[in-house]
This record gives sequence, C-alpha cells and structure tokens, in this order.
Amino acid sequence: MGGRSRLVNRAILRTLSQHSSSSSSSPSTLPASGSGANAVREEVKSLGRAGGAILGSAVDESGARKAQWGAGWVFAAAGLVGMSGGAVGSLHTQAEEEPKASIVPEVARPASKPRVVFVLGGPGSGKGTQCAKIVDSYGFVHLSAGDLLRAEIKSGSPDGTMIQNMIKEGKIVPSSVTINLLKKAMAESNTDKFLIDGFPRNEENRADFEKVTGILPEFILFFDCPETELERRLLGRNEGRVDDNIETIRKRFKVFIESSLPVIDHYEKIGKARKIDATKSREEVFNAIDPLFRPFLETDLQRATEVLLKGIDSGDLSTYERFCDPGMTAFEPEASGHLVKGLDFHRFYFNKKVAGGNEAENFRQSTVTSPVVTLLDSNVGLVTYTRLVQDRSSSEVKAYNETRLWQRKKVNGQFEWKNVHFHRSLA
Ligand SMILES: Nc1ncnc2c1ncn2[C@@H]1O[C@H](COP(=O)(O)OP(=O)(O)O)[C@@H](O)[C@H]1O
Ligand SMILES: Nc1ccn([C@H]2C[C@H](O)[C@@H](COP(=O)(O)OP(=O)(O)O)O2)c(=O)n1
Repeated sequence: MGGRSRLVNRAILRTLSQHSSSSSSSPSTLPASGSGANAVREEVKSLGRAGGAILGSAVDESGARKAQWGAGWVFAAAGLVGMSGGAVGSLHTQAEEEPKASIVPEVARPASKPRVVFVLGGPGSGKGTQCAKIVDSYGFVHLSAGDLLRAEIKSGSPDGTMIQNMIKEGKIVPSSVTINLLKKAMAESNTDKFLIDGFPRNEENRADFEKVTGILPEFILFFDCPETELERRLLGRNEGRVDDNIETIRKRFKVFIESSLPVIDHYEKIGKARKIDATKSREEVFNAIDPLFRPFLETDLQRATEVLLKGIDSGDLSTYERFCDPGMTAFEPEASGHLVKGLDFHRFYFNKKVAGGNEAENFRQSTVTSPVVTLLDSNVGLVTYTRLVQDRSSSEVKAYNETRLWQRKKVNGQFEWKNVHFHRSLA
C-alpha cells in the first residue's frame, strides 16, 4: 500500500509542482497529502446579465470578491409604481383586479449561463459527502456523474449494460453518454447553480462538455487525498457498489492518475483549480470550502435586488410580494418619517397603478449606481445603492439612496432571498 501511495504521490507532485504558483493551497501540504487529485427562483436565474449593466467581480488582495456594478443597472419597464403621493397611514387593501402579468420573464431572458463548479478528486475523497453540505448551505443542485450513470443502468436504458461493464472495470464511460445525462438533469432543474461531481474525469469529458454546452466552470474543487486513505474509505463505504472492491478500486486509482489528473492540471494552468486537503475531518474540509461559495450568494443577492426593482418599475405586485417578507419594515419618503411594517402600505401604490394606470404616463425606469453588496453571513445580506428613477410623464429624475436588508430563507425546500427591511431617502 505504501509503495503504491508513493507512486501516486510522485505522479501528482509531478503534475502539480509545475503550477504551484497558481495553487490555492500551501505547497507544503502537497508531499504529505499525496494523491491528487438554489434559491432565488426562475426569474433570478434567468435575469442573469440581461438588460442593463452587468455585475462584474474582482478579487481583492485578501481574496474576497467585491461586487462591482460598473455602469449601473438600467431597468426599462412598461409600468410603474407610484413612488410619491398617497396618504401616509392609510391602509389600502388589495384592488379587485389582478396586477398585469409580470414583464420580468421577457425582460429577463436571454438567461445567463448556468454557474457550474466541478468537484474532482480520487474515488472516496469525499466529493459526495461535501457536495451534500454545499447543497444544504448554498442551494446548489448536485449532479453526480456516477449517480446519473448508475441511475441510467437501473432505468433499463439500452446503454445500461455497456455502462455497467465500464463501471465494473473502473473505466470511464464515453463522454456523449455522460454529457447527455448531465444536460438533461440541468435542463430539468430550476436553478442555475450546479455542483457537478466526478466530472470531467478525462480530457474527452472536459473538452466535449465545453463544446456541447459552452460552459466553463467558475472553478473546480480538487479534493487532494493520499491513496491509502482513499482505499480505507472506499472499503468502508458500504453502499453495495459493484466497484467498491479492492480490485476495481485499484483500477480506478490508476485511471484517476492517468486520465483525471491531466484535467486538474488543465484547470491549474488557467487558475481555476482550488485544491482542498481532503484528509481532514468532514467539518474541516467544509470549513475550507465554505468561503469559496460566498461570492455565489452575493451574485444571488444582486440578482434578487435587480428583479425586485424591475418588478417595482413595472408595477408587478406578484414579484414584489415574492421578494418582500410579509413583515418587511421600511423607512421611505412616502411614509413621512414613519416606520411602516408589512406590505399593505406598499401594495397601495401597485393597486393604484393597476386601477387607474396609463401606460404612457406610468413608464418608469430605474438606474442603479454605486451598488455595494455586503454579506453579513450566509443568510443575511445588505444591498445599498443610489437609484435614479426616471418618470416619462414628467421627464423628472429623482435620486434615492436605498439600503435593503435581505434574509435568506428556505421556502418549500428552496433558498430564497427575502427583503426584510429597506430605507429610502431622497439623495
Ligand atoms: N473527511 C472525511 N473523513 C473521513 N471519511 C470521510 C470523509 N469524507 C467522506 N468520508 C467517507 O468516505 C467515504 C467516501 O466518501 P464519498 O463522499 O462517497 O466520496 P466520493 O464521492 O469522492 O467517492 C464515505 O463512506 C464517506 O462517509
Ligand atoms: N464522468 C464520469 C464519472 C463517473 N464515471 C463512472 C466511472 C467511475 O469509476 C464510476 C463511479 O464514479 P463516482 O464518481 O460515482 O465514484 P468515485 O469517485 O469513483 O467513488 O462511474 C464515468 O465513467 N464518467
């Protein structure tokens, strides 16, 4: 076992030492560790980079990503919410009419590309274990290439026997089969954040996926763990898998070194590999991974704010209600210095529009400048910006300083950002 482990260590060292400058972990851990290797909803998913300016990102010296909405957002919308007028303190109930259909989906498309993280590492390095934790904390959809292939065998598909034989031999199934399964699973999902585990396992997997989907991963997680530890874990896994026997395990290690390490090497070269010491406990491994996923939440929060503001501009009450907590508190000029609680005060303006709206008069557009997203923890975030509101009827532009406090909650098993407080004042 020791001999084999050293062999693995050397192979990985050879591969990785050429790229140690871009490695995200301490080079000193490498010889010791050895073997290589949500949610906001459809509208948020699809808003992506459509309409207006784009969320850029930059990495500061501490490695933290800062949100930069370079030129500001522009939301052209076909309706409005009256932001001025309305008697303070009057509580108006919802109008009889349904608000007109949301324009958000049309404006939102074309969708942004899915955000993908590949999770790679030797068999037994803890990919599945950590993916479950990431899903739970960050609302990703987890797609395990191995699980999809095993499900395909079970489904009685014509490819089933071929897949079964290859898995038994520890070989890698042809890319076309695996990519089709991944594509189908991605299309069936209603999120845009995917953890793809155990893929790409060879250069063919990698190149074909890029070619077929046009998707490059945000980064890859590489679980680095020596072969001795992998072997120990696989023999203790006890999931009744046809490939968790010593003979197939050894074949899989060989395939991993020969076929999968070059893929990791490729991502090292383009600065996308994040190497994790997978020998640590499950909790320690997760603590190392956790900060890498924070930027996804910042993007989700930015997108949720975009959709909410677009909903406000278009008079789309259903979007407003979806993104605002029923108990939301607010300070806004309309409230004349009072703190308003709940959504009725705000609904009044939507219903006013729906009841007496005139498209030409009501056209509004918001341009957001200087936005800053601050994540306080993985479930609480602050978005602050200046919003220029153009009103076609009066050609008047009003500038507001807005701060929105968001809380991430699980609704029907899915993460959603809810606006729990905002403060708007005339700039
Ligand atoms: N950090 C860890 N320390 C010890 N055992 C682990 C750790 N992570 C996972 N395991 C165990 O090792 C085995 C393989 O983990 P798994 O997540 O199935 O790996 P992979 O998906 O990479 O094949 C499982 O039995 C799992 O419970
Ligand atoms: N991209 C992939 C992923 C898995 N496979 C096949 C071959 C692998 O040995 C098995 C099992 O993979 P899985 O990722 O579930 O498990 P291990 O990481 O090997 O523990 O599935 C494949 O052919 N192509």
